[in-house]
Parts: sequence; structure tokens; C-alpha cells
Amino acid sequence: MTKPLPLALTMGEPAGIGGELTLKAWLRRHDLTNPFLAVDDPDRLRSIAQSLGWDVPIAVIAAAEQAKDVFADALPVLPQPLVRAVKPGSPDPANGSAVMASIQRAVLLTQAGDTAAMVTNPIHKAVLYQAGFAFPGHTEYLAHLLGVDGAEVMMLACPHLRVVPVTIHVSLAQAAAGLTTQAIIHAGQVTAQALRRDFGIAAPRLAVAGLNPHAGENGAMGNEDAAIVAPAVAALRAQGIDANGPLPADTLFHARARAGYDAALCMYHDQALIPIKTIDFDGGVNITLGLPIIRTSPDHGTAFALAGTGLAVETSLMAALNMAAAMAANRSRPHG
Ligand SMILES: NC(=O)c1ccc[n+]([C@@H]2O[C@H](COP(=O)([O-])OP(=O)(O)OC[C@H]3O[C@@H](n4cnc5c(N)ncnc54)[C@H](O)[C@@H]3O)[C@@H](O)[C@H]2O)c1
Ligand SMILES: N[C@H](C(=O)O)[C@H](O)COP(=O)(O)O
Repeated sequence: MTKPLPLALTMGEPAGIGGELTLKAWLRRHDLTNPFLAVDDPDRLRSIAQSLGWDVPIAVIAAAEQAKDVFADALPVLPQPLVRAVKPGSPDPANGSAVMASIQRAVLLTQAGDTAAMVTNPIHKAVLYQAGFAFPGHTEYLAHLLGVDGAEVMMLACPHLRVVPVTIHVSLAQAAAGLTTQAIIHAGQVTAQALRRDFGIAAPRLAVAGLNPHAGENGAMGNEDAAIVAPAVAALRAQGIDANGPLPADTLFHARARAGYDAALCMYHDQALIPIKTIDFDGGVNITLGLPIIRTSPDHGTAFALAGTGLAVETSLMAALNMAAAMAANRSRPHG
């Protein structure tokens, strides 16, 4: 049997918990479906392993194809050197170029088919902005690198819930002012396609949240639900997508409600991310849909206060690695 292709795992913010999570994921490699390679600085990973007393041999590799042969015995690392040595919890914008280069290289490896998917360790957005990063987050940056600006759709998923924020990294005021019927239709189309192709759900059911309390209460609490959201639901249904809404968001996430849909389209970031990070912070996975490649990520950030302690929980990264592998396997199956 041929060994599965490796996944490319990025460095993330080097002062955050990403390095120790990478090491922990390798230590738990028997729970992973696919091997992975880290696009990272081998010296920093060695230094973290040494300071925590973890036995993680590092194998510096020159090409992705070497990863699957060494993975059983060592963590394969494609070297991406840091600009400056890093102290856990103390980010240095000088390393921003290395953080971005790691993401770019994972994109190229996955585009070329050398890796089955890319998985990103968390970046610190404010630190990267100081280094000249011109995108709100990975989601928008990856769409740009892959030449599909505006096509990106964010999904967060755990075994009990999938959520899709239609507006992403913008202020609440901008989310309300910028919400359009077309953006909801686009998110619905991309989500339905991903549920079929990547998650093996033949007839996906979408719940569409309203923007306002009580989905507008017949216009008494805002007219966006009737004027913007309802036409999008009608358009999705006219395209054969099983979409329902606008539904009041406050009653959309309890267990009985969740049983009625495969993904909830939400109108703004926190409407989507608060329920999933509350239900399963340790198992949630962030997925970018709408790209020509597969990208997943843990649902948490850089957790500077934990960096260097070895206490950060690796389960969300493990779930991201296994979800990327499952999505890749689903994509490679013939679909009728
Ligand atoms: N995919 C990504 O790159 C990504 C995702 C989310 C947040 N971020 C960024 O991370 C930075 C910090 O964000 P934040 O403070 O809002 O969120 P955070 O997720 O870093 O931390 C929130 C809380 O959860 C804890 N926590 C986080 N991950 C943990 C883990 N694996 N194990 C145990 N506890 C954990 C932290 O200690 C903290 O108490 C921001 O710049 C944000 O934009 C990046
Ligand atoms: N909004 C995401 C979250 O809170 O989990 C996070 O900022 C990650 O975004 P990117 O994947 O675009 O970096």
C-alpha cells in the first residue's frame, strides 16, 4: 500500500505556542492519519524540545517526499530560518518575514501536489501587521496567494457543529453595514459544495442566521433580515440548496437545533465563533473554503501566556491535521 502524502504544517508566530504544539503532535503521531512536515526553523524546534525535556529528534529534509520515510522516527522539518532568536511570549516583528515565508512555502508545496493539504499554526495578527502584513488573517492572505481574492469562505468545525461567518475580520459596524445578499449567497454556495465534496454529505442542509435579535421581529428590530438575508435564502433554495432562514441566532446552537442542519451561516464573526469555541474549544478546526487547495488550522490563537510552558493543549491542532487528511481523501475519491 502506498503511504499517504504528508501535510505541510507552518511555523505560525514563533513566540506563540505553535512550536510546542508541532512537537506534541509528532509525539502523538500514532493518532494521525497522515504524516506531516514542519516548514519551520529546526534550531528553534530543537531548543523548545530540549527546554521541555521532550524526546523529539529533528530530521532536516530537503524535499517533501522525504517526510513520509523519516516521520516514524523523527519530525521532518523543511528549514525556514528565523531572522532573530525568539523568546517564548515575546514576539519580534523582525521574524514576520519568516512567518509569511513559511505560509507561502506551504501553499506552493500543496499547489504542486507535494503535500496533500496545508495546516497553519496560529499567527499573531497585530505583530504581523507591524511587519507589513497587509491582510486581516490567513484566510484572506491565502486567497490572495492563490489568486482567488474574495472567493474565501471561513468555516469552523467540530464534531457537533459547523459554522460559517459571512463577514469575517471586520468591525461589527462594518459587518452590519457591508452585509450583502450576494455575500450570503456566495458563502452558501461554497459551503454546500464543500459539505458535499470534502465532508461527504450528499444533501447538505444550511441554517441561515438572522442579523438582528429575533431575526428582525418582522422589521421592529431591523430590516436587514427581510431585505438582505431572506432574498439570499430564497436564491439558494432556487439553486436547489436546502437553506432555511433567516433564523433567530440565539436559539440556533442548542443541541436539538444543531441536529437540524449541517452548517450554520452566520452574519458576523462572533455570531459564528462564540458558539463553536464554547462548545468545543479544544476540538474546533478552522477551514478555509473557496481555495483550490485544502487549508485547516486549530481554532485558537497564539496564547502567549502559555508559550514555553508545554501546557498548551494540542488537540485542536491534531483535529486540524486529521481533518485536512480526511478532506484530501474525500476529494481524491471519484464523485458521482
Ligand atoms: N489561526 C490563527 O492564526 C489564529 C486563530 C485565532 C486567533 N489568532 C490570533 O492569536 C492572537 C491571540 O488571540 P486571543 O488571545 O484572542 O486567543 P487565543 O486563542 O490565543 O487565547 C485565548 C485563551 O485560550 C487559551 N488557549 C489558546 N490556545 C490554547 C491551547 N492550545 N491550550 C490551552 N489554552 C489555550 C489562552 O491561554 C487564552 O486564555 C491574536 O492575534 C489572534 O488574532 C490566530
Ligand atoms: N477568526 C479566526 C478565529 O478567531 O479563530 C482567526 O482569527 C483565524 O483567522 P485566520 O485563519 O484567517 O488567520
